[in-house]
Amino acid sequence: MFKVLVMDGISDMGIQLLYDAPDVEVDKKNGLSEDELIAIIAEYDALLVRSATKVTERIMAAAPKLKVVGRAGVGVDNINLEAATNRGIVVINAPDGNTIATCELTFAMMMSIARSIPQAYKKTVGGEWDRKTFVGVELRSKVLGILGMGRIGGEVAKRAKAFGMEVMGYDPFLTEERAEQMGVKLSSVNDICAKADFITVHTPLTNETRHMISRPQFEIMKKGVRIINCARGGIIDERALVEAIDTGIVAGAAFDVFEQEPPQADHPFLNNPKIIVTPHLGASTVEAQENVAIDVSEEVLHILRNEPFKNAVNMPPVPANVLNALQPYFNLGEKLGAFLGQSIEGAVSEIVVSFSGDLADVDTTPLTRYIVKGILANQLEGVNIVNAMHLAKSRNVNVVTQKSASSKTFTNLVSLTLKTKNEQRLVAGTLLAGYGERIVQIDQYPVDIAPSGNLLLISHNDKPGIIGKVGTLLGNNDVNIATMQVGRKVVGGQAIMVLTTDKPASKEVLQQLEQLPELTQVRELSL
Ligand SMILES: NC(=O)C1=CN([C@@H]2O[C@H](COP(=O)(O)OP(=O)(O)OC[C@H]3O[C@@H](n4cnc5c(N)ncnc54)[C@H](O)[C@@H]3O)[C@@H](O)[C@H]2O)C=CC1
Ligand SMILES: O=C(O)CCC(=O)C(=O)O
Repeated sequence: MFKVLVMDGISDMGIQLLYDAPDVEVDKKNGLSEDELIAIIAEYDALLVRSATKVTERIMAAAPKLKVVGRAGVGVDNINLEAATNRGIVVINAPDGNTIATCELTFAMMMSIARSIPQAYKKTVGGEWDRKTFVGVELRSKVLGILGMGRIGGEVAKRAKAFGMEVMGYDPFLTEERAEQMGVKLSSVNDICAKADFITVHTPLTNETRHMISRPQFEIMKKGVRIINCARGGIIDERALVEAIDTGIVAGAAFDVFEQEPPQADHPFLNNPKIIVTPHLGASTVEAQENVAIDVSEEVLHILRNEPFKNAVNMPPVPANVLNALQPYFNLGEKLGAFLGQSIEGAVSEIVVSFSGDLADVDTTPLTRYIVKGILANQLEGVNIVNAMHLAKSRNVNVVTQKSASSKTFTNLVSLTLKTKNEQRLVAGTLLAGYGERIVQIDQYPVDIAPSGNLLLISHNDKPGIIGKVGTLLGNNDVNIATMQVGRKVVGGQAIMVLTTDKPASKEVLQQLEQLPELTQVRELSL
């Protein structure tokens, strides 16, 4: 049974999937401090949060069972990604579910500051009928500058066009062609600052975007510009904004997010009549909260059940076509890795992974993660596909990938060579139509073995009677042989024997086997 802890008031409707899962037990909690969370987190396999809970390294260190942190939303700046990656914890988000909600709030904010709706409301309900103070501006024909043209920025641009606005966009990943398709003028930050009547930011908060709008940018802005931040506190320098309002450059600002949330009672935005604020409500619609909770619950279930998933933030994304092509090979890759990892002794210095046939045409990086995981799992605890490459690198294991378009004998072949200081071994496998996963080569010997269960990998000198001796020894010790394969290159030379057995052989049985003079090496593997 997997235990999932759901924090921050994530929508119950959205996590119904988790409540309904027979293998999952859900606990809901709110407003726990870091220490309170540390006190209970050890028993959980998954943690679901919005933006309120800060998932720190201390929390992860106290969570030996934690496999996944799910963020019901986009921004993961409340989760220590590096610590998660190092510990093999998958961090997933729900990138699509709250796009429209946040875009619509941005528009609501833009119209509110164009027409001073919150200020006018306040006066009117206070008994004043003031029609002179609140003369606003139209959006039509105004220039909107958008910094960050991703999902939300793109939707804001679409709606701005419908309002008759001219849209300028800046995003390091926005191409001229895409901008043209969207009817957006691809511009620099300075261009936007100099020409826009409204500026809205839709980037993540990164070292690059922190204070990307600060005093130098305000200084070149058009007088009367209006500023909106429904992305992250800190993208716009709060102090510089207040100065720019005081000097008359900025006519109004709307902020849903703050450098520190919640802001202190004396925060300068809270009593400034030209600034309107909301308490991080961008994603707070019934629809968005349901969407993100459903998305994140689906992914959490995939991860807990060891099924392929798509929205990991601390792993490169895998496009659907690549995932479809590779998915059938994940298990084979991991098994081949486990086979080699267990059949070699000593520290691994190099892993050479070769893909031939159809696999040579796809980005095989995700499959390499499964292979490396399989290899390292024999030596390291807690290795998974998130931290496998990181662990290999941190242990100076060189992972080399090779590809060749044709495979002599199989449509697809995955071949691994593992090197230690003293040894080098190879295993190759394929997916055979009608037969499934097969190991087809061990070192220089062709074989045909299903990679599962208990295996005995024996190197020996090819002499009459060896097979009988091994069979008798195992039989005498009540170890039933299910299958046997022998591989040799020349009669009387070095050979290998691979046996699958119904139960593992005990240490004593392995020692007895090692004492047979014809056997040069005996390894027991569990796949
Ligand atoms: N107020 C709220 O409740 C919500 C806030 N957000 C915030 O909005 C942000 C944007 O969300 P999405 O559009 O879904 O993300 P996205 O990933 O689709 O778009 C972000 C865009 O920012 C661009 N970008 C990155 N660095 C940049 C830079 N230095 N200059 C200009 N552009 C840069 C990226 O290329 C990308 O196109 C999120 O990172 C999150 O922080 C998201 C949802 C709700
Ligand atoms: O969960 C929330 O309400 C915040 C949403 C947000 O900021 C995000 O998705 O990045």
